[in-house]
Amino acid sequence: MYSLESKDLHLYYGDFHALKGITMGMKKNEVTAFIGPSGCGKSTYLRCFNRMNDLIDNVRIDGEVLVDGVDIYQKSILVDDLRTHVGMVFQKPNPFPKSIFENVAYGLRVNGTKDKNLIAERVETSLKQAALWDEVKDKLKKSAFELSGGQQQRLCIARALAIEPSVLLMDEPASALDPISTAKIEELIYQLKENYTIIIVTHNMQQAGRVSDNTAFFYMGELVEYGKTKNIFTSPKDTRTQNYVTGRFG
Ligand SMILES: Nc1ncnc2c1ncn2[C@@H]1O[C@H](COP(=O)(O)OP(=O)(O)OP(=O)(O)O)[C@@H](O)[C@H]1O
Repeated sequence: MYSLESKDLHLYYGDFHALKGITMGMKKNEVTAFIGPSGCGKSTYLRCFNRMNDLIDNVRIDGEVLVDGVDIYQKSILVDDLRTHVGMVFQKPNPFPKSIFENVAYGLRVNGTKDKNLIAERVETSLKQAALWDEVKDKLKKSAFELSGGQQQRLCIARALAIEPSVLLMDEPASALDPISTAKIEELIYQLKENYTIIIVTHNMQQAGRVSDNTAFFYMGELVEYGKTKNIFTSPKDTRTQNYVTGRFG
């Protein structure tokens, strides 16, 4: 069974047909990169998996989106529960105006965890997983805004990990970061895949090549080609994919 799957998924923003019949599945413990020119629908598709598009007016969806085999758009689904299962990291780091500790503890508190030791333990583990612990362990009470951009992004990853999701959606998580922070995030993705299903939207072909097992190329709302990253980059079947991965457009 796939961890994430969509079947003939169409999404409309008002009259605009943004996703055109996307059918694909992603397995646990694999990293999938979404690539394609700006506006092709990568973020829109990503957001379908934790129903972030629900927050946008005039959105209509046809088709099915399944997480661990469950149709997440059926009425009985509680969106808050879904989002504890499917975490998300955004392009720009978006820490809360709280301390470093409280940023990571936030989701646990919202979920009703009261045990202080458990919270402290989970905060430490998540910060370690996000490769940030050594840099912040002596200043957990300081504001998250005192961290650098790269540190803030790793803090947001720690915040997403603290509630122990099984899926991590990453929308260009390193696009605002310097090469050293980017390398840390990529290393992290590599380690996290042991336990997670990960999707990463990226404009950086080298990055897709480095971190992903599979790559999906989107163009104008369609899934053009999907397969092993090595094959997509070295022997794409569709000329549009070939033109894109060789830098001829996009
Ligand atoms: N809230 C919205 N309302 C209306 N149209 C939208 C909305 N969000 C996105 N779109 C449109 O849907 C299409 C797909 O957008 P999306 O952000 O998914 O593309 P993308 O491939 O992630 O682009 P980028 O690489 O630039 O982030 C675009 O044409 C965009 O203008």
